[in-house]
Amino acid sequence: MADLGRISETQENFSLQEGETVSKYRIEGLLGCGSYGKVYKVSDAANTFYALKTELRNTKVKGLKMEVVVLRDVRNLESDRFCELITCGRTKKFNYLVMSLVGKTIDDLRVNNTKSNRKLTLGCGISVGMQCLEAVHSLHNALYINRDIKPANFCLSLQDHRRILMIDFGMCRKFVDSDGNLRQPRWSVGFRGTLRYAALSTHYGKENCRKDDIESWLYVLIESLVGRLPWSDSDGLTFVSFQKQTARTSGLRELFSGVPKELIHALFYIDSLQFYDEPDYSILRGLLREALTQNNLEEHPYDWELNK
Ligand SMILES: Nc1ncnc2c1ncn2[C@@H]1O[C@H](COP(=O)(O)OP(=O)(O)OP(=O)(O)O)[C@@H](O)[C@H]1O
Repeated sequence: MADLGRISETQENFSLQEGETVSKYRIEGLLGCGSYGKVYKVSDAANTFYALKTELRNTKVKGLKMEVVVLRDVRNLESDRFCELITCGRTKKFNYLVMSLVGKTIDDLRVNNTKSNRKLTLGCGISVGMQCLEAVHSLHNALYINRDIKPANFCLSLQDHRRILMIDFGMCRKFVDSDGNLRQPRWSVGFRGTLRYAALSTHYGKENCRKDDIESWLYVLIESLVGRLPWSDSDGLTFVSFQKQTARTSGLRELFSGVPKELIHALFYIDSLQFYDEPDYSILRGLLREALTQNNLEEHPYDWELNK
C-alpha cells in the first residue's frame, strides 16, 4: 500500500487557495498552469491586482530564476513589450515572482474569434505579427534568445487593447558570454520548446540562436492567419521535422495558402541566416508592411475590438 505521507509535493498537486497570502499578496484565484508552475491572480492592500508565478523549490527543471533575471534586464531597455517585475522571493516550499497582470493570449484571441474561425483577419494578424516581432527583437536586444516562441506567450496588455506583450522567459538563454562575445554552440542539445513552433535546428539537436526564434515567430504568424499549420495534427519529432522541411519545397503552396506572398520571402530570408547572424528585423518588418499595402489591408480595428 502506498505511504501517502511520503508522497512528495509536485507542481501538479501543489496549489495555493483563495485567501492565502504570500508576503503581502492575497491569492484571488488561479490564472493558469504552466509546465514550471502555477500562476495566480493576487491583490495587495491597495487592491491592485498582479500575477504571482510559483515554482516549487524541489522541482528539477527550474525556469523562475531565469525569468526574474530576464525581466530585470529588459527593464533597462525601456521597452513596452514586457510586463513589469514587481518583486520576487521564496517561502519554505516555493519560489515566486510577482509581475503586472496581462490579458488574453493570442492563442485565446485566435481560437475565440467569432468573426474569422480560429484565425485572425489578415490585417489584424499581420499587425499583431509585427508587434510580436518587435517583442522578440527587444528580447534579443537584451541579449537573450527565447527558445519557446509560441502564441500562448504573447498577450494583450490590459492597459492598451492594441498592445501585445511577451511573457514567459523560463526557457531563455543568454547568447553572449560575460565579455560580450557571442557564445559558441554546444555540440548537441536536447529538444526544448514546443514541437509545433520549434525551428528546424531544434529538431536537429542544434544550439538555438536568434534566427531560430524568428523562424518560430513566422510559424506563429502563419498559424494565426490560416488557423493551422500543415503539421498541426502531427506527432513525433522526426515526422514534424520532415513536414517542416517539405514545407520549404513541394509543400510551399500548402504552408502559404491564404497568406500574402511576402511571407514566403520572409521564410527564405530567415533560412538564409547563419548561427551567429543578427537578423535584420527591418527586412521582416518591411515585408509585413508590404503585405499590408499590396493587399489594401487595414491594421485596425483589431478583431477583438469588433467582437466586443
Ligand atoms: N503576467 C500574467 N498575467 C496574467 N496571466 C499570466 C501572466 N503570466 C502568466 N499568465 C498565465 O499563466 C499561465 C502559465 O504561465 P506561463 O506560460 O508563464 O507558465 P510556464 O510554466 O512558463 O508555462 P509553459 O508551460 O507555457 O512554459 C498562462 O496561461 C498565462 O496566460
